[in-house]
Amino acid sequence: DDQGEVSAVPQLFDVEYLAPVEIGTPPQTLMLNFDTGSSDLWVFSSETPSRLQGGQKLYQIQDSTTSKRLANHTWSIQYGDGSRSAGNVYLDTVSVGGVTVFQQAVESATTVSSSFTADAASSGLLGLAFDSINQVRPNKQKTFISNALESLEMGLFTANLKKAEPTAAGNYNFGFIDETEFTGPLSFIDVNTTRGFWEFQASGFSIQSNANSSSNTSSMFVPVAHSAIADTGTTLLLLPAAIAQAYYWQVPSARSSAVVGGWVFPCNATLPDLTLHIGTYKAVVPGELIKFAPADTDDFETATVCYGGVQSSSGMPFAIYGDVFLKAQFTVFDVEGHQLGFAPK
Ligand SMILES: Cc1ccc(-c2noc([C@H]3C[C@@H](O)CN3)n2)cc1F
Repeated sequence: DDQGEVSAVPQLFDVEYLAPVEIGTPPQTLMLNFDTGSSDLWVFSSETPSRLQGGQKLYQIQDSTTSKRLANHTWSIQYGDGSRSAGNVYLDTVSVGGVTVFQQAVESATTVSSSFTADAASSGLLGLAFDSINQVRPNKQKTFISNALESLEMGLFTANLKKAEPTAAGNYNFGFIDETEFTGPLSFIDVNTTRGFWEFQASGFSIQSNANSSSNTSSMFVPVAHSAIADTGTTLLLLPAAIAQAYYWQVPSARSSAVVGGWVFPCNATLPDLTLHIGTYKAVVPGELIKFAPADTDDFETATVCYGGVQSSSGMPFAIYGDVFLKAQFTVFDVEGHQLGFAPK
């Protein structure tokens, strides 16, 4: 029975987390963006036109003695931010942290949109949502975790993402729960897989002003029931507009800027903690994680306007609990049990 662990390396301002994946024989190690919000494993490859490459390490298909073309199959995908990619399909050996899948569908990009070309560190994505939303046609293919299940001790994986300073790498574990990675008890909730995502129900929020720890004033619970997905591939925490607004109304001089495209505030502001209520679990997101990035320069020292890690999900079918949320919790993705588990860390 297999189990494995890989480090999750945060990129600048934690915009994404990359992990090493071994593909082919002999193994070619590529850094891929592990994404619990999609279900395709795709890579920059020897088939990616050089004008669309931006320095990424490529999957050299011909150099792998075990690569096999999946004839008459193609793929095409569009992500939540409008970025897109498409191409051909191969089967090859894929290993993550010592967990190996033979004949994993590896989707080779023959076209990618500009934001992928510009992302030099990422050689592609490894989808960890459910098989139903895989984009290979005419026959959709299984994800790495779906194929790996039969060899794992437990049919689950865990995410322990960390804030980058000081260059702390988080980690993904496959097939086991490492009790040393969290402090409080795990709290499990049901997942609705109908849309293929790690979708769950949240009941509302409360805001903790941490102006000084002695005050410790926590506001009352505000019921704002909403659907949400746990998405490691989305950088921010996108919440119903009413919650985002109520939160930033607690931050002096915070405003929603059409120019910048979201909630901004003075970088010297003290941000309150935000608690999201999920079943009986109270998920605290510390204010310092919500002070996300400088908005008017590219470093915190000189910036005066800062961009919030909490933004509105208006226009989306559900809230998106991305990296800003996941950095503050230890999360169990129970593939077989269709559950999510959360614990403080
Ligand atoms: C350049 C680039 C763009 C988007 C994404 C991306 N990956 O996962 C997601 C989210 C949103 C939803 O689509 C599924 N999860 N977005 C990654 C990139 F490297």
